[in-house]
Amino acid sequence: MTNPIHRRKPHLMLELPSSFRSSLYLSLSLSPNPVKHTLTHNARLTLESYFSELQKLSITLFGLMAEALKMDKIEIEGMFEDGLQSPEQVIGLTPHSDATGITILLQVNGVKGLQIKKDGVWLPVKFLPDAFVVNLGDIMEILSNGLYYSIEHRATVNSTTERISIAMFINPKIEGEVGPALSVTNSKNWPLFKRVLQEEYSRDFFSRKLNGKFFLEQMKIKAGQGQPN
Ligand SMILES: O=C(O)CCC(=O)C(=O)O
Ligand SMILES: [Fe+2]
Repeated sequence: MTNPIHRRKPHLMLELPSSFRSSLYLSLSLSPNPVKHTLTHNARLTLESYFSELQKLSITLFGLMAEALKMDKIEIEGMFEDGLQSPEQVIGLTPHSDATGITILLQVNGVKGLQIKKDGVWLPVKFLPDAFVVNLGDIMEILSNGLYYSIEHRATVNSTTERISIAMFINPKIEGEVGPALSVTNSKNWPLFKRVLQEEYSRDFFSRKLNGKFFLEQMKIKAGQGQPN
């Protein structure tokens, strides 16, 4: 989703009949992109300024999280700098956590449907008017070495009311690495997750079906394998 189109495998995520769910993937920073040519000039400018504002918002959010986690702000910003961005329209999604740093969601037409799993129970998300919903993704759980949890969520559909949600996925730059931040790990606080290239991480993620937090589990270092960064 946050990767060049040729690396994406959105068909792996389809769990519902296509009449119930449609997706539009856009990548504003990469070419070739078959979708962007279908946008009018004005629509493209509007989307570009929308996502550029969201990129600024995500830097602010990362700064606040770095402060809360006592993490080096430069380390986290450096990881996401130039991270590829893409909006997505989704109707209906199976339970999963996002493979992102954070995901910024806008519920366009106010139709409810997003649910999060808390203590094993699915709860509907109530949206404040004029507010975004920010989901913590798996990369934030890895980066914080488990101090933050990525949220498992799903989106429900119904056959009468269309629901439109636009998601912006904030990911590390493709040539970077995914792993616990050096500033939160040491010989007393060993890394709980493996360190891999972002390219490898996203390739593996997109080669599987969305399935709860299963992919994050694969990133955990098994007993006896852990060592300080
Ligand atoms: O439909 C939504 O609001 C959530 C979409 C979502 O979870 C995703 O695209 O990863
Ligand atoms: Fe998601």
